[in-house]
Amino acid sequence: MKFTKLHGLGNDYVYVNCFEEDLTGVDLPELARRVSDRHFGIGGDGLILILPSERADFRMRVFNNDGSEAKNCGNGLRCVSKYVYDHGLTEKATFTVETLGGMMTPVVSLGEDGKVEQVTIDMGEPRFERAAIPMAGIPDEQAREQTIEVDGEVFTMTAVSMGNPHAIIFVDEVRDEDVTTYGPKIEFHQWFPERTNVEFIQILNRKEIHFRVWERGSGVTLACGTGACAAAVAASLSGKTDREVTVHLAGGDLMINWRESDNRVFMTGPATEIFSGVYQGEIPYK
Ligand SMILES: N[C@@H](CCC[C@H](N)C(=O)O)C(=O)O
Repeated sequence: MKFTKLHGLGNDYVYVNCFEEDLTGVDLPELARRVSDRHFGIGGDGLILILPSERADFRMRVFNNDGSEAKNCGNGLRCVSKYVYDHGLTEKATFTVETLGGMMTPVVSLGEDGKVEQVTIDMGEPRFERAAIPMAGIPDEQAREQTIEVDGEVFTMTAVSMGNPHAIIFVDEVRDEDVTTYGPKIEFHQWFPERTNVEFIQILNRKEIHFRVWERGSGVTLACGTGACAAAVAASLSGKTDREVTVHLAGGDLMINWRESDNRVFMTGPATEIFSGVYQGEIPYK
């Protein structure tokens, strides 16, 4: 199986071009676990498939490194955009990508070498109702700056869906040990029937947010695009930041703009191709 490894600010996935590779009948969750393994596989935060779509220019499927399928992935979308443009699958600078979390619209910007350097993506509208997260409680109600208790520690949290679920935790100081201690506990908290991504954010000023993430199904990663969008939205809703902010992630910065005119969230950041190869491990079939 041919693959390409790309990363968005260090959030690295194994990408398979399914216009060329036929994965019919493959046990995709198991394949994701195998290729993501950093010792026995290729290594990555998960597996992303680039597929034809009947409704859009492309379709993206995302599997976390535990094999669970996610509905959206911001860094993955930027990398898919780079791949399809640089590898000649499209000549358009703006196109559509179908995800389980909705239709996304990337716009690519080229560097001096004619290859994609930055990608801006219309990530759609954020959702806040508990039913959309999904989260326990009254379906139409929002969980905005509400307290959540984990092992006796009380956090302030806003829940946002960017196609996938995010629990945004407001803290005075982001500490890596809190991410690894409380991240998995909140991921599996009884309020979240489909688990959740967990972001710890510290508001630096009206235009900057310090951010660390515990991703559902992958654990600590260096960046999360949908998480950065959700964090920017939650921070702006709290009144402490503007709608356009820079989010400082472990792997670098993302620019997020929650546009007032139509409620849509735009994410801008880089995408990087690292290498291509042939996976020679066993392909698991269902
Ligand atoms: N890294 C991603 C999100 C990947 C999926 C997530 N772990 C989930 O299960 O929802 C991003 O950049 O958005």
